[in-house]
Amino acid sequence: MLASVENVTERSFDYIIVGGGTAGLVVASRLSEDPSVSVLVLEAGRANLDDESITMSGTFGKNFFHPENDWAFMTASPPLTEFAGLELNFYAGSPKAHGKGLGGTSGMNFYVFTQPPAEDINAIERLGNPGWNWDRYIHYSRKSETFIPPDESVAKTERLEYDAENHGTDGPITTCYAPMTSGWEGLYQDASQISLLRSLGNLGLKPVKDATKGDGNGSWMATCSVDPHTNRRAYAVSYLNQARGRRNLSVVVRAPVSRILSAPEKSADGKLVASGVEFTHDGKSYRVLANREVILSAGAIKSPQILELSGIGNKDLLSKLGIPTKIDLPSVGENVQEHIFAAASFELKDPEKYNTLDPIADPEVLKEQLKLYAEHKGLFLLSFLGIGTASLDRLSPNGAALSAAHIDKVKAQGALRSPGLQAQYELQIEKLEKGIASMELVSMPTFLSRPNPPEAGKKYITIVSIMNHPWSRGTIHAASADPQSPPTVDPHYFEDEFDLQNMVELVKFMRKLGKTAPLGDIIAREHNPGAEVETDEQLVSWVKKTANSIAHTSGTCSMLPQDKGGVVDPRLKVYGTANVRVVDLSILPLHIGAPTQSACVPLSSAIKISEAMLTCNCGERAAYVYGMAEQAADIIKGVI
Ligand SMILES: Cc1cc2nc3c(=O)[nH]c(=O)nc-3n(C[C@H](O)[C@H](O)[C@H](O)COP(=O)(O)OP(=O)(O)OC[C@H]3O[C@@H](n4cnc5c(N)ncnc54)[C@H](O)[C@@H]3O)c2cc1C
Repeated sequence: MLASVENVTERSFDYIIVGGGTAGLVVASRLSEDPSVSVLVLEAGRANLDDESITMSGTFGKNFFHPENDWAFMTASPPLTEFAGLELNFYAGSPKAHGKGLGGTSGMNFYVFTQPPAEDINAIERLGNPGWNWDRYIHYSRKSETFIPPDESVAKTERLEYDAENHGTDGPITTCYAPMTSGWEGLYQDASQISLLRSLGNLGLKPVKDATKGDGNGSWMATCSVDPHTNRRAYAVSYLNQARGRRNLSVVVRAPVSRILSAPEKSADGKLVASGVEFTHDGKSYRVLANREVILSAGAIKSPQILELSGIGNKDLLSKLGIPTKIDLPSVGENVQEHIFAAASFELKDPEKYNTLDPIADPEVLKEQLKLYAEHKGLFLLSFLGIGTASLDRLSPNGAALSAAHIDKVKAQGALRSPGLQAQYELQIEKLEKGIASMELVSMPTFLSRPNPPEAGKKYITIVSIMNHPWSRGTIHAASADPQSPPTVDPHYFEDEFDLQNMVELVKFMRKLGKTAPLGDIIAREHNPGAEVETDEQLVSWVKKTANSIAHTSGTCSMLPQDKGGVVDPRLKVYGTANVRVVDLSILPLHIGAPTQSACVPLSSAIKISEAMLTCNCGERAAYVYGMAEQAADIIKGVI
């Protein structure tokens, strides 16, 4: 399966997949099920198949900034856009983690595996994409999953409530409830036990039974993509493992693709025909040829860049870069949407009673925990499970008024907007009016916030709050004609003031949660934002200093009608091409809200945890990407 450059160069394959990441490996595995077709995957990074820093559970963030495993894209510095009244400089030059190597970002994510609200998925279809609805999505998402239920006794004690029929039973990605829990998150049968979920319930976010059927609005314990028998990460490489031994699948690593090559003749209906791709290896340039299709799965940051380097994009931008335009498609690299988070940490009163990852900062504890991990025990089995989601008006006394004012403003400015953004905003307004959960809180048994650093010997809980339905839109474009240069990422965080207002109200809710019984009873003090942040003005300033992206970049190759800002059609074909598709998170045209999970435990020190995490972040959309890519594979095969 792993092939050398010499074995593939100048050869032709039916399908060439650019990027062996989350979506790319799903598509490669499904297409190669048919022995009569040949499939080639070209991955920029390494194979990484036995890399413990990827496969071991609980090593969140270990690969942040790793030169081989993380692209660590930087946002534009200084930001390209300035917005009146908003200081955006604080986001300039901040890194965005993205996995490199086989498995892509599924090999560095925090492995929460849950589902978004059904309305968010149905919105994709309503934007002009027939067949991209909840029913189909959940069918494909379940196809990717094998859920391993907890032991009955554990499920009873922890009150882990799930519906087995909401989960897959024989997909490549194994999911489970984390084998070790913090002791303060779940509902627990023993009602006297401290419970985050009960505090969330006391604030109106009532526990929901198994949020994976598209109705997550309240609080619950999330599952994660880990194999509980081995305590190893279950990630896109599990798809590759299923395809091992297939002679029709070749995978070449360390082979970054520079551009798509086009045939001299157009198709009968006048479309550009991709004839293959150009890639490099050890500094030399090579070509491979495509009999049928080129499929871009290089992720939301690199896929638009590769299109632009191939002459597909905004002609003005391409001409400035000296790239001849083959298809003038101005939407490439536009409509960028990001989830933004801010985190509050609370010091625990009785540290010995609870499990957190903080002690791993001590090298002696680390050694001991590594030994325990070898016996399938200890802190590395912890995960981040407690989740709460709600609409702004349920979280904040100001929420209804802020939402109403925002809706009025958006409606009043409608005529000034592009038809594509207008269609997205109409759906976003509907979500606000219907109270669809757009805000999310994730609990983490460790320290992970800014600016006050953790104190040695103490234990913390962190609540991460995330804004899932942003109104701001950014851009990602090639910065030069050189494929080695990283693209320019200008995310426009908080360009729309409502995003900032949302975040500030969320932070107020987090602080309230830290004081609400029963959780509030075990908290000694709020460490961040901290007592010095009191007024609304100080809160805004703290949010601006500490909030960041959770690395769920989407939208750069949006699946939308072409006149509404589309780059790909509902069959995922790039407009104007006969045989180029995009299959990765870049096609998501309107962001989805799903429980997001985060924490980061480099094996070295807990201080690094917070530094790496707060600059690189966390996030989740892998569950969505698996389902989307499964559906894409059936589209490409002609099954649907
Ligand atoms: C830190 C972090 C934590 C996260 N936590 C979670 C979580 O807990 N749960 C969850 O569900 N999701 C999480 N996510 C999000 C989720 O993992 C991603 O959204 C998803 O994996 C993206 O899949 P993709 O296929 O779009 O891209 P990727 O998986 O990033 O795949 C792109 C691949 O293309 C390769 N590539 C790029 N350029 C080229 C080129 N020129 N030539 C060849 N190959 C190229 C890359 O190296 C990579 O392998 C997290 C993300 C991050 C960054």
